[in-house]
Amino acid sequence: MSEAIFELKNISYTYKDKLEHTPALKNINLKIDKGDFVALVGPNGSGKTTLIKLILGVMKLQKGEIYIKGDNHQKYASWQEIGYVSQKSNSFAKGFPASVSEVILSGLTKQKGLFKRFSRKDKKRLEEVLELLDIQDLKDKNISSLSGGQTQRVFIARALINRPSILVLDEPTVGIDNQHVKEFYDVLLKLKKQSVTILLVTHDIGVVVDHANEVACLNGHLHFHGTNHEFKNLGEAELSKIYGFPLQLVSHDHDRECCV
Ligand SMILES: Nc1ncnc2c1ncn2[C@@H]1O[C@H](COP(=O)(O)OP(=O)(O)OP(=O)(O)O)[C@@H](O)[C@H]1O
Repeated sequence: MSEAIFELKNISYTYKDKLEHTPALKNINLKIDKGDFVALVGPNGSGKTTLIKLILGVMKLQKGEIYIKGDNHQKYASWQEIGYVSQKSNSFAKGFPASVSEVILSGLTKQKGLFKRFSRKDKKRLEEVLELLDIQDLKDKNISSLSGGQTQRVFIARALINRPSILVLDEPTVGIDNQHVKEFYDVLLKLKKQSVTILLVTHDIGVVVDHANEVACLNGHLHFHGTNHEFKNLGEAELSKIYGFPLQLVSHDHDRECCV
């Protein structure tokens, strides 16, 4: 039987700022099993980042329940097994006085504690992730001197250094050039083969169809959750309804499709 990694039950969330109450999520039920590669898609403002932040406990739940590997997420204690790349990694890096290697190694502090020295094994793992993300030449540079795409690859390396069994990625390839995007998805597919569970927020429908095995479409509500093949068969009318504006599916290279 499949093991549930994330189980979301009746999640609703409303931002209560001074001016208005914006319901961002309404009654979301979603189950993600071990080894799944789930793409979370939806238009701007559809609640994707809000959902990720609730799952990771960055924001407090208002309504509903979240379970991680069967534990209520308030009691879940193994956060070090979850690698996370946020949408905002790039802006965090600006003006941060640390080298690329130091930033990547800081991904181990959840596991080792703040003041532990890094072992030879840790440094070997550092070399492995530098190579995986093709950033060996950047290792001694100051993080704030890098381009947006390079910085993003450093933060992906940081998320991977722990060998996480769960990866949560919020638009991780924004600003990364096509060649490195392709290499990044090759890395994800390798991890998927090792049964790493992946939850990826993306606007790239081509990636969804090519790489993810499941797709969840959000627009306040969860409008669709199914396999990538079922997603492909949704058709333009259904997709336009989910996105709230007209969409057309266009085929590329015979086996690839994307939305425009
Ligand atoms: N801190 C906040 N205060 C008030 N409203 C917020 C806040 N953060 C997000 N929202 C609102 O909640 C809704 C969902 O936002 P969220 O960032 O989760 O969407 P998203 O799907 O991740 O969008 P995008 O694709 O643009 O990143 C939007 O209407 C947004 O304006």
